[in-house]
Amino acid sequence: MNQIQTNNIAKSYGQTEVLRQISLSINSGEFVAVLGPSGCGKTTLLRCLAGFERLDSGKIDIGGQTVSGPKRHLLPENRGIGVVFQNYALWPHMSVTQNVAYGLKISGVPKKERKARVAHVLDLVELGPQANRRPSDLSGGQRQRVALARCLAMESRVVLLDEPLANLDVHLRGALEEEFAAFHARTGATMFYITHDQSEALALADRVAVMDRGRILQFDKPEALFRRPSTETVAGFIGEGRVLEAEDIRPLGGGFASAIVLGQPVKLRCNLDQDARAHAKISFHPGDLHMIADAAPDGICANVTRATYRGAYLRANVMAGPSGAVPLSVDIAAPASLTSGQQVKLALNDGWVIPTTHPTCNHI
Ligand SMILES: Nc1ncnc2c1ncn2[C@@H]1O[C@H](COP(=O)(O)OP(=O)(O)OP(=O)(O)O)[C@@H](O)[C@H]1O
Repeated sequence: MNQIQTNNIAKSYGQTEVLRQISLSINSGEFVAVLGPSGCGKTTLLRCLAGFERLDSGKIDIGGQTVSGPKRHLLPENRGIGVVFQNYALWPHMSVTQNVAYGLKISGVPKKERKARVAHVLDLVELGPQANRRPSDLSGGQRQRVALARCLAMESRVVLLDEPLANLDVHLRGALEEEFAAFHARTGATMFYITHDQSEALALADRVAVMDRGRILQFDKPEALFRRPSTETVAGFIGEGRVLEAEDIRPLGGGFASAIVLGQPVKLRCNLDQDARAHAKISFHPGDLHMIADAAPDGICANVTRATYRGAYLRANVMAGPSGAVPLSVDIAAPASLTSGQQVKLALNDGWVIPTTHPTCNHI
C-alpha cells in the first residue's frame, strides 16, 4: 500500500518555482531518501508533506487520506506524522522525559500510560539515565535521539527527517546512521529522509529520489542510481560519476553495446531497447578504470597529474585520451606507486550508456 502519494505538487515563493509537478509514490514501511544540491527544494517538499506549507496545486495523500489538496489542508498535528529537524526542535526548558511526553500529553494520553510509554522509548534509544536532564546538558547525538524517541512515543507511522545528521561530527554521524536503520527495522515506519550527503542516502534508503531545481530526476534503488543513471545530472551526482561522450554505439543484445570511448573500443551496459547511434553520453566511476600493461596494444593513454594515498588504494588524477585533455580519476589498489608525469595505459571495464530519451521522471 502507498503510505505517501504526491500528485503533481507545485509550490512557488513569489516568482521562484521551488517544487515543479512532483509525483511520488512511497510504500508503507519504505525508507526513502531525498538527495539533491542545496536550494533544490528538499526542505520545501518535506514542509509540504508535514503541512507547514500549503500547496499551490496538486495533492498529497498520507495513509490513504488526502492531507493537502485544492480545498483541503490538514494541520501538521492532525497528519499522524513525526518530524525530526536538523536542530532537533526540543523544548529547552523541559527535561528529556517532558520533551518526549509532551506530544502524548497534548493528544490526551492518560498519565499512567504516558509514563510507561516514555520510559519504554527512552530505554529503546538508551537515554534512560539521562531522563531528567535538560537538552542543554546533552550531546548533539543524544539530543537527536530525544527527537527520535518523541516519534517513537507518538507511534508515528510516517517519520519525516530533515538533514538530521547535518550538525554532527563524523563519528556521531556513523553511530546515528545505525540508529536510524535500527529505528526503521524496529518500527517499520515509513521514513522520508532529506539529505545532501549521498553516502548517507545510499547507505540508509530503500529508494532514493534525486532532486534538482524543484524536480525529481530519478527515483530508484541506490544500486540503480549508481549503475543505471537516467540522466547526465544523476550520473554526475552519484558516486563521483564521470560522464563522457562516446561514439559509434552499436547494441550487442542482452543489455550490452559496443562503443568507442577516448579512441578505444569498449563494451558497455545499456538499456535493452538501446538503438544504434553515432554519439551518446556514457557514465562510469573511478573504480571502472583499470591500469593495464604499458606494452598492451590497446588502451587509453594517460598522463598522471597527481597521485594521492587513500589507504586501501591510490587515487590517480590523469589527463587522458588521444588529445591528452580529458581529466579522469583512477583508483589503483594498494600497494602501488605512481608519480606525477608518469605515462600509463588504462582500460574501461564497465560503463553505462545514458538513455537518450528518458521519460520525465516526475511520474513515478
Ligand atoms: N519561505 C520562503 N520564502 C522564500 N523563498 C524560500 C522560502 N523557503 C525556501 N525558499 C527558497 O526556495 C528554494 C528551495 O529551498 P529549500 O530550503 O527547499 O531547499 P533545500 O534543497 O532544502 O536546500 P538546503 O539543502 O540548502 O537546505 C531556495 O531558493 C530558497 O531560497
